[in-house]
Amino acid sequence: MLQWATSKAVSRGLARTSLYACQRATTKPSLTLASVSLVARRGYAEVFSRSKPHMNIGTIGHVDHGKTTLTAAITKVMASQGGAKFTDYNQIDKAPEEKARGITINSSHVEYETNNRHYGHIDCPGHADYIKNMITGAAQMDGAIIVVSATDGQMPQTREHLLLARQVGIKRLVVFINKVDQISDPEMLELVDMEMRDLLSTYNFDGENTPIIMGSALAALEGREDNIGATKIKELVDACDEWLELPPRDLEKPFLMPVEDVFSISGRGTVATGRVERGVASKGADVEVVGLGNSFKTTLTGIEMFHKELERAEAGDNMGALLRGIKREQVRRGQVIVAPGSIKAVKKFQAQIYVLTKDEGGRYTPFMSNYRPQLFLRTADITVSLTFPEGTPDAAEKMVMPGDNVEMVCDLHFDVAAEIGSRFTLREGGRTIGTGIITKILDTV
Ligand SMILES: Nc1nc2c(ncn2[C@@H]2O[C@H](COP(=O)(O)OP(=O)(O)OP(=O)(O)O)[C@@H](O)[C@H]2O)c(=O)[nH]1
Ligand SMILES: [Mg+2]
Repeated sequence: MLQWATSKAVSRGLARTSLYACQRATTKPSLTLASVSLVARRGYAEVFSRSKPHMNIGTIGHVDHGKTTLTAAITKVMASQGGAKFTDYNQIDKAPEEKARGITINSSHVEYETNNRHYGHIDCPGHADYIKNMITGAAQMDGAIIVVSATDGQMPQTREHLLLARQVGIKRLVVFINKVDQISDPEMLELVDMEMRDLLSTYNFDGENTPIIMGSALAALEGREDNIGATKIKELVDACDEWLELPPRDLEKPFLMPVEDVFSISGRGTVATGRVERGVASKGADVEVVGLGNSFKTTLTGIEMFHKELERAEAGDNMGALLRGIKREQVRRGQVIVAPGSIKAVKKFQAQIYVLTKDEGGRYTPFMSNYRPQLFLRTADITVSLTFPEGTPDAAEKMVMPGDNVEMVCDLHFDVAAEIGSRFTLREGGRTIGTGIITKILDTV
């Protein structure tokens, strides 16, 4: 009986193609697909190795400071050591368009390998693409290289990308001070170094210990002046290996399964189905059901997947969870089943939001404080009221335009399991109008 219910649930779940499922399909896999096609196109497969831990990083920083040149230079220098296929500037800059949750993002992925790691590296052609990419997580970065030109020093987008990096949960960065071929005064370089350390600290990064490498991406790309070119690229890559930390793998995180559907099976009890987002759970484990005004503890008395009963479910599995002594009405789509105490239900939080333009399928007109769209987070779908954070000047008259990147307070009509870094989309009248990431929890249940 349980088997029947679960297989039906799995197929129903697929047919429904929940928004969450769409998100899953367009986030991580988009990187995978891009990587796969890169492998095919560039014949890089020979050096690809699963034996090294993988990390996603990228170049960020102000327009024209040399992000794309640096990306090309890294592939060139790593290619000389057999750890990459050289990808020329033009191949990177004519980035393919990617459809991520209705938002078109231009980004290029390259890959390279050091002695210790395999890196997926993302470079975007424009400022707007960085913003969208970082907020939607279309290609999640676990760490980043911030590029700053020695000729300009820090500029507005240097700061904006640093702030966004912080908001999306990037914990460590490596700095590349570029275009040093244009600077003859060493004091000038020292100044940029000091300013960058200050700025990193301002945004809560470790300004004191963050590695700062000074060099010329162009020199490295053109194969000249090794002392500021290739040598510095090698130093930069070593700094990434040493300073940037590998994120915990999904399996190491506490168990979480968003509830997609619920069934009642006579003689056995209530079964909730969904796809395990992270962690592992074993039959007999204590779990907590969280969200939608009804959080409680129970026991996982059975686990099933594809007609089979299992002892253990893990991240990526589509599972049916049999819950002890629970009535069908107690569990609803939108709740999550988690390792006890690992996530809280929240009613109010602050978030960084990107508002889609009309070309991206978003609104044609601006909105103001107290705007009430639907918020989709995992399988939950809840009405939300958006206001500006306390202390925002002229909040009553302030308008948010399509294309804007804003920080807002989200007040939910029901509580939902969420944490800093949780991503969501905003929809109105059946279309996505914005996408966001939680930066601060204001009110838990
Ligand atoms: N002199 C000098 N020029 C450089 C260096 N690195 C990059 N450039 C030049 O700076 C310009 C901008 O470089 P890009 O790599 O396109 O910069 P970007 O940060 O990717 O620019 P956007 O993607 O438009 O934000 C190009 O003309 C590069 O040739 C360098 O080390 N020295
Ligand atoms: Mg560029």
